[in-house]
Amino acid sequence: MERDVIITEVALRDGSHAMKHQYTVDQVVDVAKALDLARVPYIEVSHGDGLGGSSLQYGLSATDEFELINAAVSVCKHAKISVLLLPGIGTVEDLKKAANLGAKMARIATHVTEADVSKQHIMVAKELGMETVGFLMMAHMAPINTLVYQAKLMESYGADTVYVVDSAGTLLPDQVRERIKALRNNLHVNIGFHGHNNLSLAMANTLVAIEEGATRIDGSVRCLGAGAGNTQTEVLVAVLDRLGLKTGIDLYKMMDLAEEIVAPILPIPQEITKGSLVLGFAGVYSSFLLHSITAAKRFGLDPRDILVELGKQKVVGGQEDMIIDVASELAKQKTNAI
Ligand SMILES: CC[C@H](O)CC(=O)C(=O)O
Ligand SMILES: [Mn+2]
Repeated sequence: MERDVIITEVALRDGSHAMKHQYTVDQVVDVAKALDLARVPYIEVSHGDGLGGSSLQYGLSATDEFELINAAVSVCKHAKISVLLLPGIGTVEDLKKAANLGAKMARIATHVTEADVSKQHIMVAKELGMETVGFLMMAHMAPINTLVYQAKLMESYGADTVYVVDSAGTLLPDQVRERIKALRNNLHVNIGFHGHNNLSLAMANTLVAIEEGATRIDGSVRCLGAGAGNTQTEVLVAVLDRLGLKTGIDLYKMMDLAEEIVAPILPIPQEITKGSLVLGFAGVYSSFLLHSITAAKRFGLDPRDILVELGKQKVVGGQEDMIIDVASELAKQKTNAI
């Protein structure tokens, strides 16, 4: 099937953050089966923080992620299952286990300035016969020349695609444009874009990325992703169709599954709340939102104050323990001020 834009559906991975990592096998089966029927080419299934993410620090999964991966693989006739792995959280053994279960794509995610830690995992994934993606998170935190340098490292390790990841949903369209353009001009592999909708810019940013040559795009059905979610897949399919770009995805089937299968499992509707808005405003990792709300309740604070302070401290993925540190420090300051 000819596709101009190749979409990876991330609700069963990025959406795990919004689901507090409580996906069940039945939910994954229902969603994956419907996505497969709609002919979505790639479906990502993992803990929200990637393979091995289930922990007190990131949130314990209700169901072992390998059970979820196995369930998704077993119901997909066409779609390929992707897994996300952050080196240091997930291991080479996890990758092997996922490949043995039938996962066909490995996306190795690092902070935008830390691509060198992806080498081993990209290479092992290639040896396992998997398609490989380098996933540069928090892409707003590095100047363009650094981003290009880091992306070229991933390319040199064998990544088939390198993604610009707007983890905080903070990039503005021109900032996405210059990033994708720079990668397009300097790399020979596919370029991808993963947006978050915290400033209501995920769709605009995605379209700019496509204009500049990105061909691999992430979406989450019904915006089921961290923070305000990602570019909404079913809407993206409609918009790309209007633009004359083929995704190979059945729009009506996507609409139906969004409404009938995904909407009923959402803990709360995926909206741009003040919490998700402040993520984009402060440039903080989208998956920090729910942890910050919990910490705010515990310390009697406004989650926005925690998130803004985390933004000032330029925290990165993997530093979730900083949320408690910051909350406790703000609470002390508040008590001292009284
Ligand atoms: C912690 C992994 C993270 O959720 C990956 C991702 O989707 C992002 O950085 O946006
Ligand atoms: Mn994300």
